[in-house]
Amino acid sequence: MASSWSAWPAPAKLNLFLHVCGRRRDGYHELQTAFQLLDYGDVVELRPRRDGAIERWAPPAGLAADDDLTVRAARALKAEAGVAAGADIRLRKRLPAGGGLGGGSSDAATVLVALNELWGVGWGVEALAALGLRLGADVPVFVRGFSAWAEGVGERLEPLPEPAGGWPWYLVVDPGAQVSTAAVFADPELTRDSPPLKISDLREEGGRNDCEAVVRRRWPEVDEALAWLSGYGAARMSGTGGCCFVPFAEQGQAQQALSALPERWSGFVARGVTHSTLRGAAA
Ligand SMILES: C[C@@](CO)(OP(=O)(O)O)[C@H](O)COP(=O)(O)OP(=O)(O)OC[C@H]1O[C@@H](n2ccc(N)nc2=O)[C@H](O)[C@@H]1O
Ligand SMILES: Nc1ncnc2c1ncn2[C@@H]1O[C@H](COP(=O)(O)OP(=O)(O)O)[C@@H](O)[C@H]1O
Repeated sequence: MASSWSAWPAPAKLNLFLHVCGRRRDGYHELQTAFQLLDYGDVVELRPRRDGAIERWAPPAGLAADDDLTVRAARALKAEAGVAAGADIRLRKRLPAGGGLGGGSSDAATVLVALNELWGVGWGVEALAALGLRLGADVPVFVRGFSAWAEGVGERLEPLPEPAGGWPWYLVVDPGAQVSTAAVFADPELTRDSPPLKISDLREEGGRNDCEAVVRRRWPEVDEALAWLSGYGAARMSGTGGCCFVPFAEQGQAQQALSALPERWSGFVARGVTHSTLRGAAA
């Protein structure tokens, strides 16, 4: 068995819009959204182990192993596929945790796809996506690895066609707000009855993020970031926040806006992609 490290990309996503269409009996909300994958994200380094242990190297501060989605993904695949081997996991974190960019979910998906190969499990993408859904609603889109329209809790996916002029460049801003997804979905003022639309309608309508009003009210720094970004175009929040973004046709325009970003926030420029950078890395 190979015992050297290999590096695997874990790209970010943006929710180009997010409609909350209802609530299921289990309390989860039915959504309609468009997941735009980006060419920017975390990197997960993995090294198979013979002794069966799942070990982290230099883990993110404050994230216990039992809560870490990379560890949970590795343990889940090991248990479900009956694998004897283990793995060392080293995460190079670039995406803000809990920022609405799906970093933790993408890390988990990358671990599933990579260990499926490194351990020689041989599962297909369907089985990996189903296992991923048990770890989080956003894991399947990263396992499948294409920008997508999504319904349900985000597990029913259909490819998002590339626009005629190519994918935009995005300026993504992290205003530093620690927004709890559970708190947003529990807020009594959340719009949770958006009429379900056909994907063809959504293409024309553009869509909005139903979580934005709640988050802007409770996290003023998100409100400020959206107001600042609106000076450049149609700014939106991603997921349940707090990261926000605005699209640009040209990379240079996005970089210029980034250079004007108020110092109290951080940000990056990335391009939308049709297929996840993980696809090229996996065999
Ligand atoms: C809404 C999205 C859009 O991408 O937001 P972000 O997390 O990316 O911001 C995701 O689907 C989030 O999915 P996921 O990452 O699995 O959510 P979790 O943090 O596990 O959810 C925390 C809690 O939020 C509520 N929740 C979450 C998702 C959903 N569709 N309906 C809900 O009601 C549930 O109470 C759940 O226990
Ligand atoms: N490897 C990980 N990286 C980031 N967050 C993680 C990881 N493992 C577990 N988490 C937990 O998952 C939560 C959601 O993380 P993330 O997917 O980055 O954000 P979001 O769901 O807002 O897009 C974090 O608040 C964190 O507590």
